[in-house]
Amino acid sequence: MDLLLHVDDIRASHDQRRILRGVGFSLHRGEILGLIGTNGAGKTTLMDVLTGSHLPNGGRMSLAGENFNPDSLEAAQACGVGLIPQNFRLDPEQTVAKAIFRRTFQAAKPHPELRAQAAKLIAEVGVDLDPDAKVGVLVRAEQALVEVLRMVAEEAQLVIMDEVAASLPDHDVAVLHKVLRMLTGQGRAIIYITHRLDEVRSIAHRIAVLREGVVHRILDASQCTVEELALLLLQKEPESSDRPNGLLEDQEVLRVVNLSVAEDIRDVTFTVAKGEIFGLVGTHRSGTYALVEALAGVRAMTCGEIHVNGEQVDLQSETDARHRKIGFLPDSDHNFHEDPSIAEELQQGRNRQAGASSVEDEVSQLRGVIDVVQQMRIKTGNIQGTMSTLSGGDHQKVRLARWMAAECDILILSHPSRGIDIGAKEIVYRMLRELCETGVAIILHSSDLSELVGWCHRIGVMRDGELVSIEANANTNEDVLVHHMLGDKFASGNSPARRSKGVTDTLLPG
Ligand SMILES: Nc1ncnc2c1ncn2[C@@H]1O[C@H](COP(=O)(O)OP(=O)(O)OP(=O)(O)O)[C@@H](O)[C@H]1O
Repeated sequence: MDLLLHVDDIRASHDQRRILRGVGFSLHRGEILGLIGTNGAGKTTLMDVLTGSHLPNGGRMSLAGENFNPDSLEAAQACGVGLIPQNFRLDPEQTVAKAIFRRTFQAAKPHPELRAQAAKLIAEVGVDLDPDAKVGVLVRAEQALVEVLRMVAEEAQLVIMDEVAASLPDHDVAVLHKVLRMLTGQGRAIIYITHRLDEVRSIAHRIAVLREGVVHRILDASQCTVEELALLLLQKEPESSDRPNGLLEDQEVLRVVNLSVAEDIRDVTFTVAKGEIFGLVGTHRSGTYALVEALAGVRAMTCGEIHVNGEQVDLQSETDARHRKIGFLPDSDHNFHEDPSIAEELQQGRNRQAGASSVEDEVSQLRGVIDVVQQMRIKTGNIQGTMSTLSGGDHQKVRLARWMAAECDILILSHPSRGIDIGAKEIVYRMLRELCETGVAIILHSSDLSELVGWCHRIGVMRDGELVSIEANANTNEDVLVHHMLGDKFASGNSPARRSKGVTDTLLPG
């Protein structure tokens, strides 16, 4: 194969902490290299070096046989290296056409011309996107496709994808993979970062394991197992935990009766018991997120009733929900401009409940912060450092830990394990179980079916705005959930989810 990128002995630091200690690997045209590593291992830092956003302390890189030392994203882009970051930086007001061609030399062209070019590109790649749609109304999977099309528009030879599939349901991942295979068929190369070990096996040709600042191993994806990858990452066998079955108590904490929210959900009725983990799943626009937002006071309900601990409540705002001891971890934070310290963020949940009134309180709260940082293996040299100094996964752990400490009766978590590594997932699950044992009711909104089946006592499935089934853990599995999510489409055998199983199981790249 034709060598595209060669990386040798790359070293890089953040705040004098050595993160990369001599990374080396190479990549060929038409190849997908999976990159895995625990949270804070340095994957994003390495990609920042490759895209000119972080200058290395040493080492050499060559691209297509030439020395490659980008010092900005633009410089990397000019050499044909493009990045799709963990959090897409999309302007919600832009149209799909504009978003695809942004920052390319074509961006200044009149809109009708851009629109026509975008429509052509969308048809060539074979995805379902409206060039006139505003990016803000697209679901995450569609936004991911916009970003991939941007790479084609930029004529990137090397595409770096940093956890783009995190929290995407399996059928969307299959569509994304199909597009990526098309790109590599055109001779482009891809570096693909993910924490999903089954996914990396199905999409990559080779898998590089980043550990302790170096590429510890590079494996042939078709020759390794998920267990082998997990062992390389964790340096121990993953813990096996029992699926939850019976509840310790059957005392009802939440009762939702005939709840409707605008056009998004209709007549939803269910209860959640003390100490229960209640899962919620559905395809895009099935109404799951509207439901959790209504329960968290973020969205107004249009009719129906919500009862908390036997009392009917009127949740007009998040403050009302907090007052009723309902906590909510949303999909993403909206306060982009704030960058609190790690300690402040972790203390926030506690302060709202208890208030730190004395020096002793403050000391014990700081001790609590250190305990959480150690327990969740958050990699930081300084708990007074800002949240932006954390890796993506460690950032998510802090957001989650803050709510776990917030002394809620009902905790609503949307995609809590997004971006966190498999070792941290085990820890999170253990912590959720401990919370349940203290009587907290948890609503877990997720698109990860194996996580739902592994963690939840019962799982509510939504389709087209309705709650179509509530499955007890003992009676369900991933196929049953997909069946309820898709309804008739599943029965026809034409469902993307069914196809995705075929795609991911059989189309290992050769
Ligand atoms: N801006 C920054 N300032 C200081 N330290 C940073 C900064 N960005 C990252 N770090 C540190 O560098 C280390 C590596 O972070 P990086 O984001 O590269 O990890 P990662 O492997 O991508 O992790 P994840 O899987 O969680 O996304 C982390 O310990 C992080 O705290």
